[in-house]
Amino acid sequence: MRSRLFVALDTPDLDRARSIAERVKAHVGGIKLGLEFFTANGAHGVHEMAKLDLPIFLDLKLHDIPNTVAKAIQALRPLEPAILTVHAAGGRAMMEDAKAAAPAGTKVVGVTMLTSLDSQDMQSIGLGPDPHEQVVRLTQLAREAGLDGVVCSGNEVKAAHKAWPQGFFVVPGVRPADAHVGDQKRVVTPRQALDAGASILVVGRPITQAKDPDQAARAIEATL
Ligand SMILES: O=c1ccn([C@@H]2O[C@H](COP(=O)(O)O)[C@@H](O)[C@H]2O)c(=O)[nH]1
Repeated sequence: MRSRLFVALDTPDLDRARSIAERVKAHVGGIKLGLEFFTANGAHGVHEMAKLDLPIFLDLKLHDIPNTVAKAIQALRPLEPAILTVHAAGGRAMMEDAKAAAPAGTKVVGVTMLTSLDSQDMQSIGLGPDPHEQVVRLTQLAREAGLDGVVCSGNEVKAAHKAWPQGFFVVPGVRPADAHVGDQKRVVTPRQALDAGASILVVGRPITQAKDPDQAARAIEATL
């Protein structure tokens, strides 16, 4: 079975992304390419990374009117990502159209509440203060819209899993106990995330900014 650890390669530098992916390849189940990589390297960069023969998680967090999101996903179809993200806050119709536009083999998952937000941030954008409530509400909406799963923090994944027992749960904001947290606010350890019901874990900087990314990925994988 492939590792449930996905490494987030957040860099605009294709050679650096390729070099880190080659070094950690034995310890990860896939690579996540996000906005930083995609805006710099586009489809060409994704095709280059696909040569490493690891599942590709294209984390573009699409969020727009349904027609625009569907057309964007149609344009991404040739890339055949294993996983693709949209923002669940885009609403039910947007998620339905996103799923319909995606290739059959692509899991489309809805981002619920970014792991960089806490209760205070939520209130400042007009939401209730409880991340659990918001995550469960958007998880139910994503399920009704026919998505494959959601992205949430390890703090809420148990509640989200309860709301959607067959769902696919992506958990970023994951930190080994001694790691720098940075801009993440709702953080758990890799083991806690898996025990709470994560399907896959996303870890970026604790691996990519380590002196030895291979050793860092291996150490995380050993705790899973
Ligand atoms: O709620 C979310 C959704 C996506 N992300 C992405 O995951 C990685 C995390 O990187 P770290 O360096 O491990 O913090 C990054 O690519 C985010 O865009 C997230 O963190 N939270």
